[in-house]
Amino acid sequence: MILPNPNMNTDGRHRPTDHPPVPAPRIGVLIVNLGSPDAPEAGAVRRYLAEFLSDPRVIEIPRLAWQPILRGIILRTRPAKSAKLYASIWDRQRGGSPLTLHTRDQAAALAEALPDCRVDFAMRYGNPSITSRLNEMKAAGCERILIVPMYPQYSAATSATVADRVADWMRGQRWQPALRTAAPWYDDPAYIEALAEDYRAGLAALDFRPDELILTFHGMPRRTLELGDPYHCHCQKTARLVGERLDLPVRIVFQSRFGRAEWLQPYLDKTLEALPAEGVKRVAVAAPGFPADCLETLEEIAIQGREQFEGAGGTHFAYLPCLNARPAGIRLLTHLVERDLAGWRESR
Ligand SMILES: C=CC1=C(C)c2cc3[nH]c(cc4nc(cc5[nH]c(cc1n2)c(C)c5CCC(=O)O)C(CCC(=O)O)=C4C)c(C)c3C=C
Ligand SMILES: [Fe+2]
Ligand SMILES: [Fe+2]
Repeated sequence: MILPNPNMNTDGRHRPTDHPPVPAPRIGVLIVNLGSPDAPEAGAVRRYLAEFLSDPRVIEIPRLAWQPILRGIILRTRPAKSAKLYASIWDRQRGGSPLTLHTRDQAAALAEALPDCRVDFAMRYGNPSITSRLNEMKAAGCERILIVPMYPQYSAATSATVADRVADWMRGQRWQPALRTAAPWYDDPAYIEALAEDYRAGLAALDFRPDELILTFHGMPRRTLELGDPYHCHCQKTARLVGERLDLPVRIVFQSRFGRAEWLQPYLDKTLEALPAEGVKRVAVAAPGFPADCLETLEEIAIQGREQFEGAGGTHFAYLPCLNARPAGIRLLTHLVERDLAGWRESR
Protein backbone atom coordinates (compact mmCIF):
# COMPACT_ATOMS: atom_id res chain seq x y z
CA MET A 1 0.00 0.00 0.00
CA ILE A 2 1.25 3.52 -0.82
CA LEU A 3 0.86 5.83 2.20
CA PRO A 4 -0.32 9.42 1.63
CA ASN A 5 2.77 11.54 1.06
CA PRO A 6 2.94 14.70 3.17
CA ASN A 7 5.07 16.22 0.39
CA MET A 8 2.48 15.59 -2.31
CA ASN A 9 1.14 18.80 -3.90
CA THR A 10 -2.52 19.62 -4.34
CA ASP A 11 -2.20 18.70 -8.06
CA GLY A 12 -1.40 15.14 -6.95
CA ARG A 13 2.19 15.15 -8.17
CA HIS A 14 5.04 14.07 -5.91
CA ARG A 15 6.95 17.20 -5.12
CA PRO A 16 7.58 19.15 -1.90
CA THR A 17 5.43 22.23 -1.44
CA ASP A 18 8.46 24.53 -1.70
CA HIS A 19 9.53 22.93 -5.02
CA PRO A 20 9.37 25.08 -8.22
CA PRO A 21 6.26 24.23 -10.28
CA VAL A 22 6.71 21.43 -12.85
CA PRO A 23 4.04 21.37 -15.60
CA ALA A 24 2.67 18.08 -16.96
CA PRO A 25 4.92 16.69 -19.73
CA ARG A 26 3.80 17.46 -23.30
CA ILE A 27 4.98 17.18 -26.90
CA GLY A 28 5.81 20.40 -28.75
CA VAL A 29 5.85 20.84 -32.53
CA LEU A 30 7.60 23.97 -33.81
CA ILE A 31 7.36 24.79 -37.51
CA VAL A 32 10.11 27.20 -38.56
CA ASN A 33 10.27 29.26 -41.72
CA LEU A 34 12.76 31.88 -42.89
CA GLY A 35 11.20 35.10 -41.61
CA SER A 36 10.27 38.56 -42.85
CA PRO A 37 10.89 42.12 -41.70
CA ASP A 38 8.49 43.42 -39.02
CA ALA A 39 7.21 46.10 -41.41
CA PRO A 40 7.60 46.97 -45.12
CA GLU A 41 9.87 49.90 -44.23
CA ALA A 42 13.56 50.47 -44.85
CA GLY A 43 14.56 50.43 -41.15
CA ALA A 44 12.78 47.14 -40.42
CA VAL A 45 14.13 45.58 -43.63
CA ARG A 46 17.66 46.70 -42.69
CA ARG A 47 17.42 44.98 -39.28
CA TYR A 48 16.06 41.82 -40.90
CA LEU A 49 18.66 41.70 -43.67
CA ALA A 50 21.48 42.44 -41.20
CA GLU A 51 20.54 39.34 -39.21
CA PHE A 52 19.82 37.15 -42.26
CA LEU A 53 22.87 38.09 -44.30
CA SER A 54 25.23 37.87 -41.30
CA ASP A 55 24.47 34.15 -40.97
CA PRO A 56 27.62 32.29 -42.11
CA ARG A 57 25.38 29.44 -43.31
CA VAL A 58 23.81 31.86 -45.82
CA ILE A 59 26.85 33.83 -46.94
CA GLU A 60 29.85 31.53 -46.97
CA ILE A 61 32.50 34.23 -47.18
CA PRO A 62 34.92 34.85 -44.26
CA ARG A 63 33.35 37.33 -41.84
CA LEU A 64 36.22 39.80 -42.03
CA ALA A 65 35.82 40.10 -45.80
CA TRP A 66 31.99 40.02 -45.85
CA GLN A 67 30.98 42.40 -43.05
CA PRO A 68 32.49 45.54 -44.68
CA ILE A 69 30.60 44.74 -47.93
CA LEU A 70 27.37 44.02 -46.02
CA ARG A 71 27.56 47.11 -43.76
CA GLY A 72 29.22 49.44 -46.29
CA ILE A 73 27.21 48.64 -49.43
CA ILE A 74 24.31 46.17 -49.14
CA LEU A 75 22.66 47.50 -45.96
CA ARG A 76 22.89 51.04 -47.35
CA THR A 77 21.24 50.30 -50.69
CA ARG A 78 19.08 47.17 -50.53
CA PRO A 79 16.67 47.93 -47.62
CA ALA A 80 14.91 50.82 -49.40
CA LYS A 81 14.51 48.76 -52.60
CA SER A 82 13.37 45.62 -50.76
CA ALA A 83 10.96 47.66 -48.59
CA LYS A 84 9.14 48.80 -51.75
CA LEU A 85 8.85 45.21 -52.93
CA TYR A 86 7.56 44.09 -49.52
CA ALA A 87 5.07 46.98 -49.55
CA SER A 88 3.64 45.67 -52.84
CA ILE A 89 2.67 42.32 -51.27
CA TRP A 90 2.13 43.24 -47.55
CA ASP A 91 -1.20 42.23 -46.02
CA ARG A 92 -2.12 45.50 -44.31
CA GLN A 93 -5.48 44.23 -43.14
CA ARG A 94 -4.02 41.34 -41.15
CA GLY A 95 -0.80 43.23 -40.42
CA GLY A 96 2.01 41.06 -41.69
CA SER A 97 4.00 39.65 -44.57
CA PRO A 98 2.35 36.82 -46.52
CA LEU A 99 5.08 34.45 -45.28
CA THR A 100 4.41 35.23 -41.61
CA LEU A 101 0.64 35.08 -41.97
CA HIS A 102 0.59 31.81 -43.96
CA THR A 103 3.01 30.22 -41.49
CA ARG A 104 0.84 31.37 -38.56
CA ASP A 105 -2.24 29.92 -40.28
CA GLN A 106 -0.42 26.65 -40.93
CA ALA A 107 0.51 26.35 -37.25
CA ALA A 108 -3.07 27.10 -36.15
CA ALA A 109 -4.53 24.49 -38.52
CA LEU A 110 -1.90 21.95 -37.53
CA ALA A 111 -2.74 22.55 -33.85
CA GLU A 112 -6.35 21.59 -34.59
CA ALA A 113 -5.24 18.44 -36.39
CA LEU A 114 -2.93 17.43 -33.49
CA PRO A 115 -4.88 18.28 -30.31
CA ASP A 116 -2.52 16.25 -28.09
CA CYS A 117 0.49 18.40 -29.08
CA ARG A 118 1.40 22.03 -28.53
CA VAL A 119 1.95 23.40 -32.05
CA ASP A 120 3.49 26.80 -32.75
CA PHE A 121 5.61 28.60 -35.36
CA ALA A 122 8.83 30.58 -35.33
CA MET A 123 11.05 32.37 -37.81
CA ARG A 124 14.80 31.82 -38.23
CA TYR A 125 15.33 35.57 -38.74
CA GLY A 126 13.13 38.27 -37.21
CA ASN A 127 10.00 37.47 -35.22
CA PRO A 128 8.72 35.38 -33.55
CA SER A 129 12.19 34.08 -32.77
CA ILE A 130 13.06 30.42 -32.26
CA THR A 131 14.41 31.24 -28.79
CA SER A 132 11.19 32.91 -27.62
CA ARG A 133 9.04 30.03 -28.86
CA LEU A 134 11.27 27.33 -27.35
CA ASN A 135 11.21 29.17 -24.00
CA GLU A 136 7.40 29.18 -24.14
CA MET A 137 7.23 25.51 -25.06
CA LYS A 138 9.54 24.59 -22.23
CA ALA A 139 7.52 26.66 -19.76
CA ALA A 140 4.40 24.84 -20.96
CA GLY A 141 5.99 21.50 -20.10
CA CYS A 142 7.15 20.28 -23.53
CA GLU A 143 9.72 17.63 -22.66
CA ARG A 144 9.85 16.42 -26.26
CA ILE A 145 10.01 18.85 -29.17
CA LEU A 146 9.85 18.24 -32.92
CA ILE A 147 11.38 21.02 -35.01
CA VAL A 148 10.05 21.22 -38.56
CA PRO A 149 12.23 23.41 -40.82
CA MET A 150 9.73 24.40 -43.53
CA TYR A 151 11.99 23.43 -46.42
CA PRO A 152 11.05 20.30 -48.41
CA GLN A 153 14.54 20.26 -49.99
CA TYR A 154 17.45 20.28 -47.51
CA SER A 155 20.14 22.92 -47.74
CA ALA A 156 22.73 24.15 -45.28
CA ALA A 157 21.52 27.75 -45.80
CA THR A 158 18.00 26.87 -44.62
CA SER A 159 17.45 23.55 -42.79
CA ALA A 160 20.87 23.42 -41.11
CA THR A 161 20.77 26.98 -39.83
CA VAL A 162 17.47 26.24 -38.08
CA ALA A 163 19.08 23.28 -36.32
CA ASP A 164 22.08 25.50 -35.41
CA ARG A 165 19.83 28.07 -33.75
CA VAL A 166 17.95 25.38 -31.82
CA ALA A 167 21.31 23.93 -30.70
CA ASP A 168 22.35 27.40 -29.44
CA TRP A 169 19.20 27.46 -27.30
CA MET A 170 19.78 23.90 -26.05
CA ARG A 171 23.27 24.86 -24.87
CA GLY A 172 21.67 27.28 -22.41
CA GLN A 173 19.23 24.77 -20.88
CA ARG A 174 19.85 22.92 -17.65
CA TRP A 175 16.90 20.60 -18.29
CA GLN A 176 16.90 20.00 -22.03
CA PRO A 177 13.88 18.60 -23.84
CA ALA A 178 14.35 15.57 -26.08
CA LEU A 179 14.65 16.89 -29.59
CA ARG A 180 13.90 15.74 -33.11
CA THR A 181 14.30 17.57 -36.42
CA ALA A 182 11.93 16.64 -39.24
CA ALA A 183 13.58 15.05 -42.27
CA PRO A 184 13.32 16.88 -45.60
CA TRP A 185 10.36 15.66 -47.65
CA TYR A 186 11.44 16.35 -51.26
CA ASP A 187 10.43 12.84 -52.41
CA ASP A 188 7.79 11.89 -49.87
CA PRO A 189 4.88 10.39 -51.90
CA ALA A 190 2.35 12.50 -49.95
CA TYR A 191 4.20 15.70 -50.93
CA ILE A 192 4.57 14.71 -54.58
CA GLU A 193 0.91 13.69 -54.82
CA ALA A 194 -0.29 16.86 -53.03
CA LEU A 195 1.65 19.03 -55.49
CA ALA A 196 0.62 17.05 -58.57
CA GLU A 197 -3.04 17.14 -57.56
CA ASP A 198 -2.90 20.85 -56.78
CA TYR A 199 -1.17 21.66 -60.08
CA ARG A 200 -3.64 19.51 -62.07
CA ALA A 201 -6.54 21.45 -60.50
CA GLY A 202 -4.78 24.82 -60.93
CA LEU A 203 -4.00 24.11 -64.60
CA ALA A 204 -7.55 22.88 -65.30
CA ALA A 205 -8.96 26.15 -63.90
CA LEU A 206 -6.94 28.35 -66.29
CA ASP A 207 -8.57 29.89 -69.35
CA PHE A 208 -5.67 28.71 -71.54
CA ARG A 209 -3.59 25.55 -71.92
CA PRO A 210 0.08 26.25 -71.11
CA ASP A 211 2.78 24.90 -73.42
CA GLU A 212 4.82 24.10 -70.30
CA LEU A 213 4.75 24.11 -66.51
CA ILE A 214 7.85 25.81 -65.13
CA LEU A 215 8.88 24.58 -61.66
CA THR A 216 11.04 27.20 -60.01
CA PHE A 217 13.14 26.68 -56.85
CA HIS A 218 15.01 29.25 -54.78
CA GLY A 219 18.58 29.40 -56.04
CA MET A 220 21.85 28.72 -54.21
CA PRO A 221 25.43 29.54 -55.18
CA ARG A 222 26.64 26.83 -57.59
CA ARG A 223 29.64 26.33 -55.31
CA THR A 224 27.38 24.76 -52.64
CA LEU A 225 26.59 21.89 -55.04
CA GLU A 226 30.31 21.20 -55.51
CA LEU A 227 30.78 21.35 -51.71
CA GLY A 228 28.26 18.52 -51.27
CA ASP A 229 25.01 20.29 -50.41
CA PRO A 230 22.20 17.95 -51.54
CA TYR A 231 19.81 20.82 -52.35
CA HIS A 232 20.26 20.68 -56.12
CA CYS A 233 19.62 16.92 -56.24
CA HIS A 234 16.58 17.24 -53.96
CA CYS A 235 15.08 19.89 -56.27
CA GLN A 236 15.76 17.77 -59.36
CA LYS A 237 14.07 14.76 -57.79
CA THR A 238 10.98 16.72 -56.69
CA ALA A 239 10.61 18.19 -60.20
CA ARG A 240 11.06 14.81 -61.89
CA LEU A 241 8.52 13.04 -59.65
CA VAL A 242 5.92 15.82 -60.02
CA GLY A 243 6.52 15.97 -63.79
CA GLU A 244 5.89 12.21 -64.09
CA ARG A 245 2.39 12.76 -62.68
CA LEU A 246 1.37 15.55 -65.08
CA ASP A 247 0.46 15.47 -68.75
CA LEU A 248 2.36 18.53 -69.95
CA PRO A 249 6.09 19.25 -70.30
CA VAL A 250 7.78 20.36 -67.06
CA ARG A 251 10.94 22.48 -66.86
CA ILE A 252 13.07 23.14 -63.75
CA VAL A 253 14.68 26.53 -63.08
CA PHE A 254 16.21 28.44 -60.13
CA GLN A 255 15.39 32.00 -59.02
CA SER A 256 16.44 34.79 -56.61
CA ARG A 257 20.09 35.08 -57.61
CA PHE A 258 22.09 37.27 -55.19
CA GLY A 259 25.53 38.76 -55.90
CA ARG A 260 27.93 38.18 -58.79
CA ALA A 261 28.94 34.53 -58.35
CA GLU A 262 27.37 31.81 -60.47
CA TRP A 263 24.20 30.30 -58.95
CA LEU A 264 22.38 27.10 -59.83
CA GLN A 265 21.16 27.21 -63.42
CA PRO A 266 19.04 27.60 -65.48
CA TYR A 267 17.87 30.95 -64.11
CA LEU A 268 14.15 31.77 -64.01
CA ASP A 269 14.45 35.32 -65.37
CA LYS A 270 16.71 34.36 -68.31
CA THR A 271 14.44 31.42 -69.13
CA LEU A 272 11.27 33.55 -69.15
CA GLU A 273 13.00 36.06 -71.43
CA ALA A 274 14.20 33.36 -73.86
CA LEU A 275 11.14 31.08 -74.13
CA PRO A 276 8.86 33.20 -76.39
CA ALA A 277 11.57 33.29 -79.10
CA GLU A 278 11.66 29.47 -78.91
CA GLY A 279 7.91 29.31 -79.55
CA VAL A 280 6.85 28.79 -75.92
CA LYS A 281 4.39 31.65 -75.41
CA ARG A 282 2.00 30.21 -72.82
CA VAL A 283 3.38 29.15 -69.45
CA ALA A 284 2.28 28.34 -65.94
CA VAL A 285 4.82 28.74 -63.12
CA ALA A 286 4.80 27.04 -59.71
CA ALA A 287 7.28 27.02 -56.81
CA PRO A 288 7.24 23.57 -55.15
CA GLY A 289 10.07 24.39 -52.72
CA PHE A 290 8.02 27.04 -50.90
CA PRO A 291 5.35 25.66 -48.55
CA ALA A 292 4.03 29.23 -48.23
CA ASP A 293 3.78 32.17 -50.58
CA CYS A 294 6.24 34.97 -49.84
CA LEU A 295 8.13 37.84 -51.41
CA GLU A 296 10.02 35.46 -53.70
CA THR A 297 6.84 33.95 -55.17
CA LEU A 298 4.29 36.79 -55.08
CA GLU A 299 6.63 39.55 -56.23
CA GLU A 300 9.59 37.94 -58.00
CA ILE A 301 7.63 35.27 -59.88
CA ALA A 302 4.04 36.47 -60.14
CA ILE A 303 4.82 40.17 -60.80
CA GLN A 304 8.38 40.43 -62.16
CA GLY A 305 8.27 37.04 -63.88
CA ARG A 306 5.11 37.95 -65.75
CA GLU A 307 6.65 41.27 -66.87
CA GLN A 308 9.80 39.50 -68.10
CA PHE A 309 7.83 36.88 -70.03
CA GLU A 310 5.29 39.24 -71.55
CA GLY A 311 8.00 41.81 -72.33
CA ALA A 312 9.78 39.11 -74.39
CA GLY A 313 6.64 38.27 -76.38
CA GLY A 314 4.91 35.67 -74.17
CA THR A 315 1.14 35.82 -74.49
CA HIS A 316 -0.19 33.82 -71.51
CA PHE A 317 1.31 33.64 -68.01
CA ALA A 318 -0.17 32.11 -64.84
CA TYR A 319 1.32 31.69 -61.37
CA LEU A 320 0.01 28.70 -59.37
CA PRO A 321 0.05 29.54 -55.62
CA CYS A 322 1.80 27.50 -52.92
CA LEU A 323 -0.16 25.04 -50.75
CA ASN A 324 -0.18 27.55 -47.86
CA ALA A 325 -2.80 26.67 -45.21
CA ARG A 326 -5.24 25.20 -47.73
CA PRO A 327 -6.63 21.75 -46.79
CA ALA A 328 -4.15 19.87 -49.03
CA GLY A 329 -1.26 21.75 -47.41
CA ILE A 330 -2.47 20.99 -43.90
CA ARG A 331 -3.06 17.30 -44.69
CA LEU A 332 0.52 17.14 -45.95
CA LEU A 333 1.97 18.89 -42.89
CA THR A 334 -0.05 16.66 -40.56
CA HIS A 335 1.29 13.58 -42.36
CA LEU A 336 4.88 14.84 -42.11
CA VAL A 337 4.59 15.65 -38.41
CA GLU A 338 2.94 12.29 -37.65
CA ARG A 339 5.74 10.57 -39.60
CA ASP A 340 8.45 12.21 -37.51
CA LEU A 341 6.62 11.96 -34.16
CA ALA A 342 6.36 8.16 -34.53
CA GLY A 343 6.82 6.47 -31.17
CA TRP A 344 6.51 9.65 -29.12
CA ARG A 345 2.73 10.09 -29.07
CA GLU A 346 2.11 6.35 -28.54
CA SER A 347 4.36 6.32 -25.44
CA ARG A 348 2.28 8.90 -23.58
C1 LIG B 1 22.16 35.84 -50.21
C2 LIG B 1 21.99 34.58 -50.15
C3 LIG B 1 20.73 33.85 -50.06
C4 LIG B 1 20.66 32.48 -50.03
C5 LIG B 1 21.81 31.49 -50.10
C6 LIG B 1 19.29 32.15 -49.92
C7 LIG B 1 18.79 30.85 -49.87
C8 LIG B 1 17.45 30.51 -49.70
N1 LIG B 1 16.40 31.35 -49.35
C9 LIG B 1 15.24 30.62 -49.30
C10 LIG B 1 13.94 31.10 -49.01
C11 LIG B 1 13.58 32.44 -48.95
N2 LIG B 1 14.40 33.53 -49.20
C12 LIG B 1 13.66 34.68 -49.06
C13 LIG B 1 14.12 35.99 -49.20
C14 LIG B 1 15.46 36.35 -49.41
N3 LIG B 1 16.52 35.52 -49.72
C15 LIG B 1 17.70 36.24 -49.80
C16 LIG B 1 19.00 35.73 -50.00
C17 LIG B 1 19.37 34.38 -49.98
N4 LIG B 1 18.55 33.30 -49.89
C18 LIG B 1 17.36 37.61 -49.52
C19 LIG B 1 18.35 38.77 -49.49
C20 LIG B 1 15.98 37.68 -49.27
C21 LIG B 1 15.19 38.92 -48.78
C22 LIG B 1 14.43 39.62 -49.74
C23 LIG B 1 15.24 40.53 -50.58
O1 LIG B 1 15.79 41.52 -50.07
O2 LIG B 1 15.35 40.22 -51.77
C24 LIG B 1 12.31 34.33 -48.70
C25 LIG B 1 11.14 35.27 -48.55
C26 LIG B 1 11.09 36.06 -47.26
C27 LIG B 1 9.81 36.84 -47.13
O3 LIG B 1 9.76 37.65 -46.20
O4 LIG B 1 8.85 36.70 -47.88
C28 LIG B 1 12.27 32.94 -48.62
C29 LIG B 1 11.09 32.08 -48.23
C30 LIG B 1 15.56 29.27 -49.61
C31 LIG B 1 14.56 28.14 -49.65
C32 LIG B 1 16.93 29.21 -49.85
C33 LIG B 1 17.82 28.07 -50.19
C34 LIG B 1 17.46 26.92 -50.57
FE1 LIG C 1 16.41 33.43 -49.92
FE1 LIG D 1 22.35 17.15 -58.40
